[in-house]
Amino acid sequence: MPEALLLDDVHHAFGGHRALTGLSLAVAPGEVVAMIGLNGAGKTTALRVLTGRLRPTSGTARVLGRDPARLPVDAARRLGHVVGAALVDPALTVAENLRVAAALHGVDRDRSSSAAGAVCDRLDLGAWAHVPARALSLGNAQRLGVACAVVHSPSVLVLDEPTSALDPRGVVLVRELVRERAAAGAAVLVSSHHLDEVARVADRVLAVHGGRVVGSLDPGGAELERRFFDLVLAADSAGASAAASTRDAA
Ligand SMILES: Nc1ncnc2c1ncn2[C@@H]1O[C@H](COP(=O)(O)OP(=O)(O)OP(=O)(O)O)[C@@H](O)[C@H]1O
Repeated sequence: MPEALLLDDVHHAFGGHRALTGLSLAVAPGEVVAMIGLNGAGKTTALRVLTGRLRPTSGTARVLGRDPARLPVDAARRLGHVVGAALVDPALTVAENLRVAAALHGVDRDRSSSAAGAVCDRLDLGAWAHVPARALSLGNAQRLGVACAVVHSPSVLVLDEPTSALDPRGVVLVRELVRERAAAGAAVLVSSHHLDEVARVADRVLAVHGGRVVGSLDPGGAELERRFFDLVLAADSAGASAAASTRDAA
């Protein structure tokens, strides 16, 4: 099956700083892929490229086969994401935000209330349904961001550290939601620092280091943390050897 999300040899520099250095990945429909990496590895930058927020210096990005910076409406309606600030209006209540998110993604008026109610219950936000988003705790605000990203049952889902502020119950709910979307055929790309969580939710884990994918890890195998650090150290020593060869040749 063709990939729903694709980054191919993507480079991006912020001024003189190379944040992405040839990052490539692909996510197929029905698959959950997780990116793990140290702070500053380039995960968020890669997700910003995929959500059309950032045009890379070079390389190819595709969402459902289209350029994410010029996503046609029909493709945009099939995408859900939380990268950076969630698409939430602080003045609107939780229920209102969910209905607006559903409507913006093409869910018709009749179905938007039931879709909003269902995802509200799913993420245990029912008690806050009539509370303005600005009054939510950090964790409940994060739940709302995720809820707004999935209310329209997207076929592509991109989530940047979706459980960073969640309590253990919230982590389980988001995990179940992600697996459910994938079971329904969605392609899911998620970044996380929680290796235990990644091991539970992902079909494949990509180690991102120095702005590129340096290896793939089987989430089911033992010692995910050690295998991740082995990949990082191997990438660092390969980089140091290459730099030394270049110096010697000069
Ligand atoms: N707008 C920006 N301007 C300048 N540099 C940036 C900008 N955004 C990111 N960077 C730099 O690009 C590199 C990659 O950042 P990015 O946020 O993608 O990392 P990350 O893997 O998501 O890190 P973290 O795990 O800390 O969230 C970092 O060195 C960061 O400082």
